[in-house]
Amino acid sequence: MSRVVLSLGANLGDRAGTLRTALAALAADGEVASSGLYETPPWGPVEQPPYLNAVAVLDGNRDAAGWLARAHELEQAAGRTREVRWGARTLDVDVVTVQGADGRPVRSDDPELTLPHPRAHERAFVLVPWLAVDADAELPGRGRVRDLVAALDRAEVDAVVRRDER
Ligand SMILES: Nc1ncnc2c1ncn2[C@@H]1O[C@H](COP(=O)(O)OP(=O)(O)OP(=O)(O)O)[C@@H](O)[C@H]1O
Ligand SMILES: Nc1nc2c(c(=O)[nH]1)N=C(CO)CN2
Repeated sequence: MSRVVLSLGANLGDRAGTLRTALAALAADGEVASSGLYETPPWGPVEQPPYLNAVAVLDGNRDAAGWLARAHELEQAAGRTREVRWGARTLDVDVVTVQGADGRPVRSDDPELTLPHPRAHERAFVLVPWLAVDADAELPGRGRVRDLVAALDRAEVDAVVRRDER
């Protein structure tokens, strides 16, 4: 048994539909909490459309590699298209952190699966939705998510806006 935090993002096609389909599939996997959808400006060096992002926390019978495989499955099911690193995509699912059955965070330097995710601490589109579902969340090695959010540029945090359920 392990607990995983997944970050989901979409900025091509039916963004909301794609995320809702992925979140519904994850709910069947053992969802603990899911953030709902957030409108977010594109992060990184590539000019591209705005994203919808969400964070899901799950308990399940997978190890870290199993969660990455699940993430890739969901991306494939969404017909993921992506050529450019940090570029536009129909669905991106990142593994933010995994807590093993012993309660300890999984740590890995493997480029195929780096844990905790090496850029999560600087991404408002991950931290803000995560904090919304878990006020006590902690990113191993980086500290409390609420402190990480407080350390971000205010404008970046304010630009991550919960999208109304409709
Ligand atoms: N924690 C992780 N979660 C998801 N993928 C990871 C992780 N660590 C390493 N990877 C590897 O990164 C590869 C590229 O992933 P992807 O194309 O989604 O990167 P990206 O979304 O453009 O960038 P970023 O990783 O900064 O979000 C994947 O094939 C995967 O093996
Ligand atoms: N707002 C936002 N920006 C991004 C995202 C994302 O999910 N949301 N994913 C990226 C892929 O690395 C690059 N930039």
